[in-house]
Amino acid sequence: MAREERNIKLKIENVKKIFNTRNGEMVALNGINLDILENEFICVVGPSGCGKSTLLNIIAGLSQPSSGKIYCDGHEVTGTGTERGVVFQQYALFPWLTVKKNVEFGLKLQGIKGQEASDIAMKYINMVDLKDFANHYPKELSGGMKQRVAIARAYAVNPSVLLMDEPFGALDAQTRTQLQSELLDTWQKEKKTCFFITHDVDEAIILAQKVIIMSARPGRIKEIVDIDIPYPRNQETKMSKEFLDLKNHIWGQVYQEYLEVRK
Ligand SMILES: Nc1ncnc2c1ncn2[C@@H]1O[C@H](COP(=O)(O)OP(=O)(O)OP(=O)(O)O)[C@@H](O)[C@H]1O
Repeated sequence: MAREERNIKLKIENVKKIFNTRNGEMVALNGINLDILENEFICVVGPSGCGKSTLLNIIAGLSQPSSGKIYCDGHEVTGTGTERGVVFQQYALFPWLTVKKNVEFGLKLQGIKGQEASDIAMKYINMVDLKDFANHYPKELSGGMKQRVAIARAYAVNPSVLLMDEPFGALDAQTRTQLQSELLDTWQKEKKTCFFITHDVDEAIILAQKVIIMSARPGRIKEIVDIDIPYPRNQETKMSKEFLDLKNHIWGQVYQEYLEVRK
C-alpha cells in the first residue's frame, strides 16, 4: 500500500511539556506536531536532554502533556494501553520471576492464562533465541539476554505500537546488530508501528523510514529526514554512498544542537 494511503496510527498534536523544577518552570517540549502512519518506523535523534524520553513517555501514557494531545487510532491517549508496548534501555524485569514467567506476566494482565499464555511466551522466547533459558532467572543472564527477555515480553502482548527508548543502548555491537535485524523482521512480519529513540545515527538510518531530528531544549522537531534506502538493510548498506550522505547530514544537524546545549 502506498505510504499516503495508510491510516494515521499516532497523532501528536501541539504537545508541550513543562516540568516544575527547583529553579522554576522548565519547558522540556514545545510545539510538537507529528503524524505517524500505521506500520511506519520512526527513529528519534537529538542531543541529550532535548526531550526524547519525555515525548515517548507521553505517547506511552506514562506522563501527561502540559498542553496538546496524543491520539492513537483516533482515540485520545489518557493513560497506558496494551496497544502501546514500551521497551526501555534498562530491562525492568522482575528478578523473582523466571524468563518465561516474566514474558507471561503481561499476558496474564490481559486475561490470557494456562497453555495459551505458555505457548505465546515460548513463541517469543524462541524468537529472541532464549529457548534454553526459559526457566532461568534474570540474574543468571547477561545484559544482552535480559534485554531480549524485555523485548520478548513487549512483543508477546502483541501491541500494534512499539515505543522503544534506546533499547539497545547498553549492548555490545554484535548483539545490537542482531537485535536490530530481529526488530526489523518483527516490524515487517507483524506490521508494527515503531517509535524508536537512539543516540546512534547509524542505528537510526538502518532501522527507520523517517528520522526525526530534535532541537536542543525546549525540544522541537528540527527536521524530518526520509530514509528511502530499501529493506532489507544490513552491514553492507552502511558502506553505500546514500547511507553515508544521510549519516553526514543527520550527524551534522545533531551536532549543531549539541553545540547549542553547550553555549
Ligand atoms: N520528571 C522530571 N522532572 C523535572 N525535569 C525533568 C523530568 N524528566 C525530564 N526532565 C528534564 O526534561 C528535559 C528532557 O529530558 P528527557 O529525559 O526527555 O531528555 P532526552 O532527550 O531523553 O535525554 P537523553 O538523551 O539524555 O536520554 C531534561 O532537561 C530533563 O532534565
